[in-house]
Amino acid sequence: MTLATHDVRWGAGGRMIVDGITLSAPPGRILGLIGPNGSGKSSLLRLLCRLRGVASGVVTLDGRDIAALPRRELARRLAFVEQQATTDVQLTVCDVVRLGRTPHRAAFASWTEADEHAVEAALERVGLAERHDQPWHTLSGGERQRVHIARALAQDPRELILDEPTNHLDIQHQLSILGLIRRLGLTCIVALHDLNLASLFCDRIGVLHAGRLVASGSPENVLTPELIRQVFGVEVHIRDGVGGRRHIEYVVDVEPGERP
Ligand SMILES: Nc1ncnc2c1ncn2[C@@H]1O[C@H](COP(=O)(O)OP(=O)(O)OP(=O)(O)O)[C@@H](O)[C@H]1O
Repeated sequence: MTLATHDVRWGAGGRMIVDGITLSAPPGRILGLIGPNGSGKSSLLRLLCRLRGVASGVVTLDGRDIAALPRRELARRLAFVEQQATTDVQLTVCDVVRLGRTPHRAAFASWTEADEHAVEAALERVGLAERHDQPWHTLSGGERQRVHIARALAQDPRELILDEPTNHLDIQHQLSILGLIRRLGLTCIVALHDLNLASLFCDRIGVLHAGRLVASGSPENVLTPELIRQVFGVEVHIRDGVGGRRHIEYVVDVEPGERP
């Protein structure tokens, strides 16, 4: 296992927010984290990439405690796309993506062709190559999200952590970004709200509820009507969907012809 947590805890404001979580990301696969608002998904992701230190337990990368890894080494391995990442408004699209190259460049080293290629390829992959010189502050919310994903790709990581990467994206871009992430073959941990996208794109799913991991396994085994009722308080029917993946249908009380 590349990235793993072992009985990790973190609290704030006198409350336990990540409460004894043990999980591991299967190499080259996508681990989805689902759970209601406030269940601790973002907090756990921040612990996984050492933006926060654990109160107890340990996060490991290839079996080594990430707290002991040099910052640069960690940044070369692991990229994080935050939910609401802010960026200096003076920058252009390519300036933002270039930031992803920082861990690979020696201090005062000049910009290389390999750096430029990584930036161009990353922009191409998220479909924004033609926006290269557009000022950051003029981008739409979905375009900003895609640029942040390009920045993470330019970092050339082996582990990619994404917090709600489909936020702000229209359905075409939700599907294309998750499809791209799948094709990359990186070890990914991704927080998602949409259970059908989690079912379609994730190899494994971990379910958080009030800071605890209440289920984990394949989407087929985890996404059951009982679990969804218990964790999200919603009734669902589960049907066979695309490629043998499960499709979740929400049971809502709407009469035919009535507007919800
Ligand atoms: N620094 C902090 N101080 C106090 N409470 C915090 C802090 N950070 C997070 N929390 C609380 O911890 C809980 C979990 O937050 P977190 O953002 O991890 O949840 P989440 O599962 O990602 O939620 P969402 O789906 O709404 O994005 C929330 O109730 C939040 O208010």
